[in-house]
Amino acid sequence: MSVVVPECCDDLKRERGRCLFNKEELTNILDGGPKLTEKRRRIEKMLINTPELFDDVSPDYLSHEDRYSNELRKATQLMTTLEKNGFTYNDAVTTGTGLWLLMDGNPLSLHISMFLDTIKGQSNPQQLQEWLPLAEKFKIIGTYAQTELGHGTFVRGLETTATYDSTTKEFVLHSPTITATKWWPGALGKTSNHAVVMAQLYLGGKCYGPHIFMVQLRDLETHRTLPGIVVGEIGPRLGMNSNDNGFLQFNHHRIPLTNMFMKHSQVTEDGKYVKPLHSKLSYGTMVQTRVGIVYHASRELSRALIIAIRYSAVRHQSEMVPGDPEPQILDYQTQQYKLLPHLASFFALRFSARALLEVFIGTSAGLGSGKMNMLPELHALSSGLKAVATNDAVKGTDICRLACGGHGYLSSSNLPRIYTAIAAGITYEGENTVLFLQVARYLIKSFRASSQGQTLPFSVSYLRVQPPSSHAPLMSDRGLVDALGAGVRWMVGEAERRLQQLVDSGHSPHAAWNACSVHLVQCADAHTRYYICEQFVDAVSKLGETVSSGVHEVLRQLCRLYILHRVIQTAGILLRCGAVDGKALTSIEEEECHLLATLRIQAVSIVDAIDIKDVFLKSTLGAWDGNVYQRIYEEAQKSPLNKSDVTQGYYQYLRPLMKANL
Ligand SMILES: CCCCCCCCCCCCCCCCCC(=O)SCCNC(=O)CCNC(=O)[C@H](O)C(C)(C)COP(=O)(O)OP(=O)(O)OC[C@H]1O[C@@H](n2cnc3c(N)ncnc32)[C@H](O)[C@@H]1OP(=O)(O)O
Ligand SMILES: Cc1cc2nc3c(=O)[nH]c(=O)nc-3n(C[C@H](O)[C@H](O)[C@H](O)COP(=O)(O)OP(=O)(O)OC[C@H]3O[C@@H](n4cnc5c(N)ncnc54)[C@H](O)[C@@H]3O)c2cc1C
Repeated sequence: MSVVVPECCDDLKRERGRCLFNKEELTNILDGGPKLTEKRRRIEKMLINTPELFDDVSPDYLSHEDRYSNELRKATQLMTTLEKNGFTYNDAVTTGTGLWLLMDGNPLSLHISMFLDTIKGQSNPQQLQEWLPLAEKFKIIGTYAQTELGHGTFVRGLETTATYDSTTKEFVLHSPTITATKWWPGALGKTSNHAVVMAQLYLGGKCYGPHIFMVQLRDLETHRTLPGIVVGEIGPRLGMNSNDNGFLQFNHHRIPLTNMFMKHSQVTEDGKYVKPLHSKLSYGTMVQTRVGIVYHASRELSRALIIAIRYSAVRHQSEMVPGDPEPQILDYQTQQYKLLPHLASFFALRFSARALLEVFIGTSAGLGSGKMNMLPELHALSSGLKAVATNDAVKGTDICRLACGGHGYLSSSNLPRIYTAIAAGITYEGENTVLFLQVARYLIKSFRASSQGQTLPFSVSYLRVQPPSSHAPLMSDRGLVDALGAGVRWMVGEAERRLQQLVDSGHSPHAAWNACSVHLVQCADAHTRYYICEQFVDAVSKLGETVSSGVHEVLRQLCRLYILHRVIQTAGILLRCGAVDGKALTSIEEEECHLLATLRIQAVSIVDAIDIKDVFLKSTLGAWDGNVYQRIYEEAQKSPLNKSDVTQGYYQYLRPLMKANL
């Protein structure tokens, strides 16, 4: 397949003609620099030149088994293509390109993410030396098997046991109940021959909590399930049905002592336990994946936005002024209001994902030298950002679908597949409400620490009991972000007051926590969004000195829109705590509408700058040339029902019904 940039339709030509900024420069910023843009494009070119990676037939038309096989075929082809051309799977993941070819549920995605990350992050040197080369070269293929039928969220409640037998120096893995069955892990059903398994460690009759074990599930030659193991696929799901999410049961299955991951905690041959430096270090793979998901969610949102914004520039509907030609639907203010705040969100998430990655890298480096102090901050930030990013990506993607009217409901728009894939992100890797409650715990703890005069870590330092008063004018970006911060401080203070009041009136702290949890989740959400606003403002102001004025202006407008939108969403809180008044809110609302009209002018160019090629968008509505109707029509011709004029169903059912004497 060659990269031919088709001539675009007149509507899009006109839109692109209005571009006042350097698109390439914006692309570079989004990629993280010109070198990364260049690298991404090299990977893309290589993938585009591998026709086997592209579907001839939509997975919707394949049987469940063929769908899985086809995706497995593409996944393995992708890995070998990358390898042959000197790239790693990680290059395809971090640029998004590889995943977009396989977003119906890539059966190797858990191997290249959580399985490998666990080996890298949880192994001692011997284990690393043994397992990493095998996994990197796909000699063993694995997944991350933690969730069970009975427990996903509550990791401490998992029921699978790993009991040490010091006579044979083995662990005995067992699923004592039906609810102990591992359930959900991606690629567990049929693809993986290994899994990293989270199980309760038992030594001398005492439980030491969840620990991670490397377990071989299938024979490496025959791929048959090993004795003592039952494994299979869990059946169709809302989306990603080309994956083989699976179940797994152990019947007193034995593995060597050396198969417990021993970087952080150890079991000696005589069955003694050596504690880790921090009790949650075994949750490290989850934290790392949450960091990756923030990027992933922003990328999926951007695909939906490109589709919906290009389509909105091509689609004409109704009369704005009686008798005038039908306008582009993007000219309707309501359409701009649906799409452009989400476009701003995409940029905000992209900058925040980058900031989070830096925190992750810094914390990981610290862990290497035994420094655990950044771990709570990383846990709170990664939990909050994972939750906000997936919530917003899911909401934004669905709004993009709705903004495309009926055609957004077509599979060929690709919006349903993007939506169902990212919708799982709200649940997997920590259900979002649960993650917000973890953030809230950190906020309350920090707020209380501050009342006792302790210094707070950077992401929560604005919560200190006596913050310096903001000198920025309210209507400046900084002034509004400070107002949002004041709102969060007020919310957290209020939550703390309510918790204390309940405890003082005789409730247990846990009952009080539950009675305040709706408000606590709101605190966590507001805190994370405040952090995102800060990252966005910081990034734009830092870029200010280095980028051209056109690009800076677009970024400034997007950042402003994000902040204004956030202030309006939080109006109730900001009024209650006196951070803004009604007059200010009225002018903020007016400014937002004005900004929508300004950003509309270059909206197509902005999404062009995200630079996702048609083969990765996979959408009849969002292609570069805007040739929407022809593409929709051509896709419909591929329906198997159109292979014959009269279907079997007619002879089998309709005709007998018509002939029956009813
Ligand atoms: C850039 C490249 C990236 C590439 C990657 C990928 C790219 C994207 C590709 C997309 C594909 C992604 C595929 C993912 C598929 C899904 C896989 C899964 O769902 S797998 C399954 C995913 N499953 C889940 O995510 C399960 C979710 N559940 C959990 O994680 C835990 O049960 C829990 C955190 C909710 C509670 O844990 P529990 O043990 O009950 O703890 P308590 O509540 O009692 O709190 C006690 C203290 O511990 C503290 N603390 C807690 N955690 C941490 C931490 N990590 N650290 C530090 N501290 C932590 C807590 O703050 C508290 O501190 P304090 O206040 O006392 O000071
Ligand atoms: C597509 C997909 C892929 C997955 N892949 C994997 C995988 O590869 N490996 C793996 O191990 N797992 C995987 N999972 C499982 C996933 O991690 C869990 O589903 C997730 O952690 C949520 O747990 P749960 O299903 O037990 O939900 P539950 O915890 O039962 O959630 C149900 C409801 O209860 C609420 N709730 C639960 N606890 C609390 C609380 N403490 N306070 C307030 N409300 C609460 C939640 O907010 C939610 O509304 C996958 C899931 C999906 C959907």
